[in-house]
Amino acid sequence: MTDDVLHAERTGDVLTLTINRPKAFNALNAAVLDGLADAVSDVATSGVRAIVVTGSGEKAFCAGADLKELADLDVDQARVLLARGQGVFRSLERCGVPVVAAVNGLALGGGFELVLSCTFAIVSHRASLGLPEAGLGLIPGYGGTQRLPRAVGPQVAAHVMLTGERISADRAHALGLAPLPPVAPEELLNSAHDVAARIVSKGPLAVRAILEAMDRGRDASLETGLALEASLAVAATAGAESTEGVAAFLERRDPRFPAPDATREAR
Ligand SMILES: CCCCCCCCCCCCC/C=C/C(=O)SCCNC(=O)CCNC(=O)[C@H](O)C(C)(C)COP(=O)(O)OP(=O)(O)OC[C@H]1O[C@@H](n2cnc3c(N)ncnc32)[C@H](O)[C@@H]1OP(=O)(O)O
Repeated sequence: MTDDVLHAERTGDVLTLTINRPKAFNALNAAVLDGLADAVSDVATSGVRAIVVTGSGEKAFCAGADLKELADLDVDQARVLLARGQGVFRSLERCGVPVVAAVNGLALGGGFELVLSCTFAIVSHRASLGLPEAGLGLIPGYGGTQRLPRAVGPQVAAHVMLTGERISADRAHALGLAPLPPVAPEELLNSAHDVAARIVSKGPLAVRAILEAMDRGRDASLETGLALEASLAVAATAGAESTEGVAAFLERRDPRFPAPDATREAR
């Protein structure tokens, strides 16, 4: 893990990743992307049940791709970087555990695209989201043109990308980019960890199956999505996790869900 630019801290089942380039407004360079990729590749074996991603300092979550790094790229290098960024964000989206973006400030360009590839965002009052690429003669290249229209609808997405206008924390909540109202900056990480802890208390395979159903069903027909949901739901009912969950309810106690590997072996 490239700890200097992406700080990783494990607290129980929750991994907190902090983009740590405050002098560059936490801009995404290749090393940060590598750190995110490392964190995702470790999820399957590390026992991590939720990830929180945030930015260091009070000004920025992430100000986007590192423009100083971009300025030196030729077309082939740009193609490689684009593929790298899209691949890392897609792997984050499909890592099997919830990824909570704790948006502590500016989330611009690739920074906003990182937020969009997370499961959901918790925003502080300082959060401000934007896609300024068109003003640079670029376009959002880490998924923004695809995820933002799916998140807020094509008209709002087009307005954001074509004007570069930023979305305030309150508007992000109103648009559904953040499920909860903005929180005080000093409460942001606590709020993100509270949400992560609530999810970690649920059945890990059920959480993974819900994320999979949503991801694979996103662009499917309703019929296909319902069939996918049914197959995942049957798998959940056949597993040790649901046996424990239902038994705990009937015995009026908190469930003690088996670790995912144990559950998988029991199935
Ligand atoms: C010829 C180019 C070809 C390029 C081909 C590349 C193709 C491959 C693309 C791959 C990526 C595609 C997907 C993502 C795209 C993007 O994210 S594009 C970038 C989008 N982000 C921005 O446009 C934000 C840029 N920054 C700003 O607008 C401002 O800096 C700010 C964040 C609003 C802060 O303003 P202010 O408070 O006035 O501080 P500044 O003086 O501007 O900045 C302070 C220092 O921080 C550095 N910095 C800020 N943002 C970045 C950044 N994104 N990359 C690198 N560095 C950044 C800034 O340079 C200052 O540094 P110093 O001058 O050294 O102090």
